Amino acid sequence: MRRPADALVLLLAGGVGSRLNQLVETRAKPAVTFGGIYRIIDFSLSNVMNSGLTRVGVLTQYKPLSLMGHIGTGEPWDFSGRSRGVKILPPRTGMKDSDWYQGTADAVRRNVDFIESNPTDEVLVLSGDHIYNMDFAAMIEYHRFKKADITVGMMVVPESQIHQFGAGIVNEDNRIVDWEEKPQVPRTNLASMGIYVFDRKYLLKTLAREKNEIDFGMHILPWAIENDNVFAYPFYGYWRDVGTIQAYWEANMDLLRPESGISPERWQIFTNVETEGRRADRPATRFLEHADVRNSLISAGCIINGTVINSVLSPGVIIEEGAVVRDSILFRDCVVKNNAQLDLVISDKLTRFCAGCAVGVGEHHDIANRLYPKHLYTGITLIGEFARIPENMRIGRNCIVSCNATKKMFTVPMLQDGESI
Ligand SMILES: Nc1ncnc2c1ncn2[C@@H]1O[C@H](COP(=O)(O)OP(=O)(O)O[C@H]2O[C@H](CO)[C@@H](O)[C@H](O)[C@H]2O)[C@@H](O)[C@H]1O
Repeated sequence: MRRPADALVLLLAGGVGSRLNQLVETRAKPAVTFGGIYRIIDFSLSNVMNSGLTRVGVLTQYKPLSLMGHIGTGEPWDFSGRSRGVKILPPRTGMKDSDWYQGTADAVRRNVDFIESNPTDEVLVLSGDHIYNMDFAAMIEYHRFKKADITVGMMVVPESQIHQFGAGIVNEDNRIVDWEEKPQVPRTNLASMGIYVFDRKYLLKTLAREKNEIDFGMHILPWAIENDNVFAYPFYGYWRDVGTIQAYWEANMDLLRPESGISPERWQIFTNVETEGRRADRPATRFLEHADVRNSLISAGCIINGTVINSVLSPGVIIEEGAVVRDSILFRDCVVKNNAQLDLVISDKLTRFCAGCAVGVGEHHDIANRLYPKHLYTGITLIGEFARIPENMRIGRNCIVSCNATKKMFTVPMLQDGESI
């Protein structure tokens, strides 16, 4: 019997992910911190490792530096070795700067030589920006059992969310008989997870066919469903595409709710601990006399002397006396000074909340401008890396705070889609 470990994995990690705003200003979405100590891509990489698959190509494009530093040789996921490995595949552009990958299938097409040099029976295509725990070995077995050309990981989502996904209608045998990418009018609540097992020969043949079929969901799948054997692989566990600020915040908060189904403790998620600018390990976290911490995740190297409620803190965060942090996510080395108050805040690394400031409170924005005219209303205030919130400053809900080139702080309200200031 063929082992699932024969399958080659292509991990798509190059999308711009612009809906994460400030969090992807300097890094690709899969490299964004998650759950205090992880990066988003750790979940896909750990699933690959836990499924016994050993050969992975990570397709990069947008701002790959931080991602490349994080993945390194792949050692944390056990990918270094004679017959195993993770390869970062940099973008293969043409002669012109504008010749970037056009979409997911186009990105894979431009790396056909990588597929050809890894002669496996199947190719597993994954996204680097999902939080989930899945056994790909079982999915590959299912794919073989069905003698499928393509098998798509699919799960039931609320009907109100189906417009964000590829939607499939299946028959009693789980064969996909109809498909619509991001339908405006829902006809099914069965959504594609963007996880595909391809018969390798079928994939190569398909990619050779039409150069303007650039996206799996938009072009490759509809054609294949009409002409070939495409099956749905039903998934029933926790899975989240964390492509928006709201989804990202919710998935982090799910870590604080055992009933949510997300469980890094049970899932065995591996990471490359702290790849940015540190040589020594962080010390244990210190809780001082006035610390009051409830239902929160506190990483190593923090010093807490204030109140932290329902929040996720990355390594090295300092919370001083009288400060209150609630429903928030703070990346590494943020400092929250005395009596500062943070409510529903996501803060990138190395920010400083000076004494007495209040962020994410009230209804009003302190300063508004038109730099980001189209963002979803979330109620969450997003703080870009290195920002410094001055003493006693109040910043309302649903703002973006960023630094410009001269490190001056400015804030911009995020708005309902379509709204403008
Ligand atoms: N040029 C490129 N090079 C490398 N990586 C790239 C890339 N373009 C995109 N990616 C990566 O590929 C993944 C999928 O990206 P897309 O944004 O194109 O798909 P989307 O999430 O909208 O829908 C898809 O995923 C959802 C599930 O999230 C499905 O429901 C839907 O059918 C499917 O089209 C992301 O991880 C992204 O970073």
